[in-house]
Amino acid sequence: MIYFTAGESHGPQLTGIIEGFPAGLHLSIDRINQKLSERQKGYGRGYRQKIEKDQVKITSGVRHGITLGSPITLTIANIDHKHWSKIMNPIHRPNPDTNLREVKNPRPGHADLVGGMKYGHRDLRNVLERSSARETAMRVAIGAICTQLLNELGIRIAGYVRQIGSIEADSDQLLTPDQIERAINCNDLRIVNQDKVEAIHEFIDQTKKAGDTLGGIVRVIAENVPAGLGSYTSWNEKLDSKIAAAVIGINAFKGVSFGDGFDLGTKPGSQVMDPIYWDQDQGWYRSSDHLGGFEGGMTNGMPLIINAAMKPIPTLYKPLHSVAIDTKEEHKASIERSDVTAIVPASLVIEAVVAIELCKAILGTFDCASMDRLKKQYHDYCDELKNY
Ligand SMILES: Cc1cc2nc3c(=O)[nH]c(=O)nc-3n(C[C@H](O)[C@H](O)[C@H](O)COP(=O)(O)O)c2cc1C
Ligand SMILES: C=C(O[C@@H]1CC(C(=O)O)=C[C@@H](OP(=O)(O)O)[C@H]1O)C(=O)O
Repeated sequence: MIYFTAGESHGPQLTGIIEGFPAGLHLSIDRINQKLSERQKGYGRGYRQKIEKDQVKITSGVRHGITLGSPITLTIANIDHKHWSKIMNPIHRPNPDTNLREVKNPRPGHADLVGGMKYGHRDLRNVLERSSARETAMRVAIGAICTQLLNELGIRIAGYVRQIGSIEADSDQLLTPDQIERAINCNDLRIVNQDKVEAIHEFIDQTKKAGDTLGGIVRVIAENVPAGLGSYTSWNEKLDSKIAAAVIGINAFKGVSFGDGFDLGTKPGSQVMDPIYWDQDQGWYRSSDHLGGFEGGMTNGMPLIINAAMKPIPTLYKPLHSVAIDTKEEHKASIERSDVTAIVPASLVIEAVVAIELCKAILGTFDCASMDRLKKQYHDYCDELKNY
């Protein structure tokens, strides 16, 4: 399976194409739209989310709600485009007196300056329109389709917030089935510990008042993933490395770790390796999950635990020092309408990209032309592992 996304933030629409997806999956459009709606939520988002009402439209690869095995094309309209139809017209250049809302003062932390330097753009809007995380709406839609395939195989996956700036939203290590259940069923605010919500909102309000922004830490867990996805045989077959690349491919993500993460480097081996057990009912299992479900770049049958750090939003309403690209004069960075924090939507985006990578790994392991054959091969494989 491969996929592409295209589209500018204030252009007419986002487009996604998935190729190599099996025939025969009953697709729920409501479930895709539910994820899109959740991605728009979260305290601290900017005015744009009041304008948009993200809904997916499918124009190929699905018939009567069932996938055909042919390329699936998805689109999501940018409702805001109506306010930008001249500025962002793909074909026609507007009258010379139109205000093109050119961006000339690059924002530290955004793609503006380096994107302009690399592609030779003199209006940095040409950079920010595509570097904008508006694109993550499409990755969430594609992830929602992949999640439906994973669910069909019995795999469950959820992203949620662990930290917002200096405030800890959740500190559990998620080792017990109860804790995993709680995270997977956490409400659409993606903050498992609801007692913290008020303090978090207050903190976001204060940060906004100060013209500043916040990042945070999110976690994805995936449950009921069989052992043996990915491979130790070549570095580029390791599934943990593919997931790491997909996570760092999300706008503003700067760190990724598995299981106990960077703490692993501070502990002796006896506290880190997950002891091996076997019993008739469960087959092979571990008594702990410090390594987050990966050994040798392969899933080991334990829940996957993937942590990731998002830097604060780069656009500051109290802007930092910058330099105008034409005059080279000192200038405050441009201010574009912006979120104060996007950590809640980011937890949906990371869930989506992990679902996509898991789906790719499964489709790369089994025959993926038809769902029925995939399910049969998959369940046979799981039985074989149990009896190994
Ligand atoms: C869901 C989401 C929403 C974001 N919203 C904004 C925003 O409103 N303003 C902004 O400057 N950056 C925002 N960002 C971050 C920028 O898109 C990102 O920092 C920028 O593209 C530069 O890429 P890099 O941080 O990966 O280097 C957002 C990121 C995500 C994941
Ligand atoms: C549009 C979305 O996020 C945008 C991501 C973003 C950025 O620079 O990354 C900047 C803002 O764009 P705008 O200036 O149009 O408000 C966010 O709103 C979205 O998540 O749907």
